[in-house]
Amino acid sequence: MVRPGRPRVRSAPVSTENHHRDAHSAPPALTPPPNALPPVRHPDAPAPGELLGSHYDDCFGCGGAQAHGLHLEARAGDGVTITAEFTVQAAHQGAPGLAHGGVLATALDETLGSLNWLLRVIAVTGRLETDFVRPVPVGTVLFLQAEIVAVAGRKIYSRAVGRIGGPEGPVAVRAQALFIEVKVEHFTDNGRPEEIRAAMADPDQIRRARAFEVNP
Ligand SMILES: CCCCC/C=C\C/C=C\C/C=C\C/C=C\CCCC(=O)SCCNC(=O)CCNC(=O)[C@H](O)C(C)(C)COP(=O)(O)OP(=O)(O)OC[C@H]1O[C@@H](n2cnc3c(N)ncnc32)[C@H](O)[C@@H]1OP(=O)(O)O
Repeated sequence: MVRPGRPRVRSAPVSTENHHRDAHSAPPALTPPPNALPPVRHPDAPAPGELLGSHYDDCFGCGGAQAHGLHLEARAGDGVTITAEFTVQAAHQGAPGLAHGGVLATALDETLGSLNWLLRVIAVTGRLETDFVRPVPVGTVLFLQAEIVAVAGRKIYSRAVGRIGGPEGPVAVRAQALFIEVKVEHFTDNGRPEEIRAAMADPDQIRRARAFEVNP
């Protein structure tokens, strides 16, 4: 019963089930749970040093067909790590002469997403938390390093850092992320039919999608 004139206080425990949809609860969504396991590099993953290539030509992060995209190039590292580079273009500005924060978050997202190739798992970003540490001028080569920290069921915990100029450069951005494993139907059921049809008609795209399904 609620008495008039008294403030209502929410006393029920906050549900953890829908924690990612409840802005008031603050579970450590980006911290692996106790049952999480170290990531396991798939035996058919690209060798350390190998360029991954774009997963989709029209991808804003890595595709060659996007005139103003990032054209990010990712390379497999040792273990379950990736390095990547992209050059900040004039089309990527937020403030005069500086990269837009959302573009930098995209670069982190793309690099982190590429990590899942090393597990041969298709996954999408559930959560991405970004720290912007330094402004990044147009013309900068942003050098990114990412690793998977742990896996718990469908949940993949990873982190990344972006440095100015190269692997020893000053840190400009950092991210922590949670990717969720999905089936190929995530794309085929939800994508706009015309792009899905085109992707299904492209032998390269099918080969990439099959690689995941044949080698789960
Ligand atoms: C011919 C077609 C070809 C198809 C393509 C083939 C190959 C493609 C290859 C690679 C492509 C992929 C990546 C490429 C590289 C980079 C690209 C960047 C990646 C992106 O840019 S990708 C776009 C942005 N991304 C989205 O567009 C996701 C929208 N979203 C959803 O589609 C759903 O939301 C989904 C699927 C995420 C989950 O939905 P769901 O129903 O499957 O699962 P559910 O909700 O039960 O979550 C399961 C467990 O994850 C926890 N969980 C979920 N979300 C959480 C959150 N936000 N925070 C904390 N925890 C979270 C739950 O709490 C639960 O945890 P627990 O199991 O412990 O209860």
